[in-house]
Amino acid sequence: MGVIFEPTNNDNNPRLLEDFIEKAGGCAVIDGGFATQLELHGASIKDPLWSALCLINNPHLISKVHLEYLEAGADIIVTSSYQATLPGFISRGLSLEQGEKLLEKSVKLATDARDVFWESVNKIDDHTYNRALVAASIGSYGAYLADGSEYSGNYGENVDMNKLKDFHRRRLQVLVAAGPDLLAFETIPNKLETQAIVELLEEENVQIPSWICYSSVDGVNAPSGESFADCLEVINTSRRIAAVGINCAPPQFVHSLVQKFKELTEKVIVVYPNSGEIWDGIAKKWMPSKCFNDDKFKVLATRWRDSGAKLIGGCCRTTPSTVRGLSKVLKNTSLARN
Ligand SMILES: C[S+](C)CC[C@H](N)C(=O)O
Ligand SMILES: N[C@@H](CCS)C(=O)O
Ligand SMILES: [Zn+2]
Repeated sequence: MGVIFEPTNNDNNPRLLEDFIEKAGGCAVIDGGFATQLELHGASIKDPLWSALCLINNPHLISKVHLEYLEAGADIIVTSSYQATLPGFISRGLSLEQGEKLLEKSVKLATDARDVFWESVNKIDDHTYNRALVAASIGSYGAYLADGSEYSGNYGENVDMNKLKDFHRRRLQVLVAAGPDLLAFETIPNKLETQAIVELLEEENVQIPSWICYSSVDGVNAPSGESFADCLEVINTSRRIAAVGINCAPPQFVHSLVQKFKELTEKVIVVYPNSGEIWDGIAKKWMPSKCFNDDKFKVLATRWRDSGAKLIGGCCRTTPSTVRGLSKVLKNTSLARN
């Protein structure tokens, strides 16, 4: 009997992201703060697992938040796996198998929400939605440490390339096998972790496109103080990385960083900053700072698009209302979709 070939999202299409952006009219919208929205619905995530705690305690809320962002116009939704790690789950008394099931579940909750939403909007004539892509979130090693080090990049002397590869390997394998469309490496703070991810994608022969996003605390460099020129030099060697950019940094940094990244790479530029508040990793709370409301965010976002960013969304402390605004200003809804 012959093998039946069924195309899946995991088939090697190196241009999947570029084609998607083109179909979306030149700029696609990513969702907003995932954990923020969970908290707005009453989830308590002051915990080393942060939003991943909801994979154990509150999966229905995860589905609800995905649907809210889809309804707001997100073209890409990011899974709840940012701080979902196997060592993190094991330290809570779960088995390896249970941890792996939770990682799979993070992808399934998102793909199911996407499919349910898509089926329901397709019953409406003249809707302006795109069938969304699902990006599996892979938070940095610093996110797992839960001590704010995704904003410092300071992992200490004992953390070398092999340790970072070991940390990322099994989660990456499980998430890829669960069938997302993309991988989203988030809040990467330094060059060492960039190199580890690039090598791992190669070693694991990952066929779906990835994006890598950096945080930034000075608006100029990666949090470690290393230059983005150094980090992007590593990224540019990888055909498996389709997009590179910034997430969870203050909005006022983004315009000049998009301009800088445009000079450093030909890859798609992706930006989804936070609201401008600053995370206190020890107290585990957001500290007031120069905070951008949805209207200011919309105005800035058109500048980011005009300077070359093609994937734009929000990160922590932004909400579906932010994404609704982005969707309105960034997408040409007069274009026929799909
Ligand atoms: C993007 S930060 C706000 C995520 C939470 C952090 N890794 C912590 O656990 O403290
Ligand atoms: N995707 C994650 C990023 C945190 S920086 C979230 O939105 O919670
Ligand atoms: Zn964030």
